Amino acid sequence: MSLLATRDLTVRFGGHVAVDAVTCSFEPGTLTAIVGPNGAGKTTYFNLISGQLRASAGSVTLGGRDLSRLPASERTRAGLGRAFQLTNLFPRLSVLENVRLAVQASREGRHRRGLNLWSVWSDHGALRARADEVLAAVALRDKEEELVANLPHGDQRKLEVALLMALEPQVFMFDEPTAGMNAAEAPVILDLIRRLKQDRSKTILLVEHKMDVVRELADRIIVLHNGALVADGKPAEVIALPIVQEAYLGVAAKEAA
Ligand SMILES: Nc1ncnc2c1ncn2[C@@H]1O[C@H](COP(=O)(O)OP(=O)(O)OP(=O)(O)O)[C@@H](O)[C@H]1O
Repeated sequence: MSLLATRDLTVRFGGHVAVDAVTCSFEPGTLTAIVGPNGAGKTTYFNLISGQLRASAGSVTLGGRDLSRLPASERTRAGLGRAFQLTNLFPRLSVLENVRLAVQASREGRHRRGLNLWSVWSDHGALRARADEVLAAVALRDKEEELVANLPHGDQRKLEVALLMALEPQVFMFDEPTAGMNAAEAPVILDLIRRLKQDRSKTILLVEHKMDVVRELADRIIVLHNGALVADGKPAEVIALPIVQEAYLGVAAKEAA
């Protein structure tokens, strides 16, 4: 069964249709790259799936459940994971504290229960262990005591990914995860996505401008253009399309007009 699906998903801003009746489904065990020219609607499509934006029409379903009317927080609880915007986090808390809160939120979401001091106490070690694991995965353990507000940009982006991992979602949504990272930082994140791919139960969506990254990681590529889904297929076939060549490699293409 396909895990995540959008059907005729549409959003209009005034007269402008930013996402235009996109019908597409995403299977577990597959990394789908979403590509297209600037302004094509990629981030807006993500916003509609994650619930940051309410659709004008169409639906979003996860495992057959209709999420279309749910706010972003409920969709996260249902299993849709998107990298946090750090502005929504706790800049005056340390890196470790932020990750520990995310681990805790995800575990409480799964096993809701009343206040039980014994379990709070015995969970403490498990939470710490999981937080350490997540921080190690993004190479941030040596910065765990730093205040988030003081982190350089590349480390903040790593922390976004760490928090996403801590939630253990079924669907991972990455929107240009290495943007603004230096040459040493980007491979840490790409390696982590590579490892996530090995877990065949996870569905991964990646908006990415760097074609070398797309070529290496994607099992499938979909192309958005003027908000509409215009291509969907295996990476080699899709990359060869004139519209992709035009958008990413600067090759003139009549089809892009
Ligand atoms: N909240 C909004 N209000 C009005 N227009 C919007 C809003 N959000 C996005 N748009 C418009 O929708 C279109 C799609 O934008 P979007 O950011 O999704 O494109 P994108 O493919 O992610 O582009 P890029 O690759 O440059 O990030 C653009 O024309 C953008 O200006």
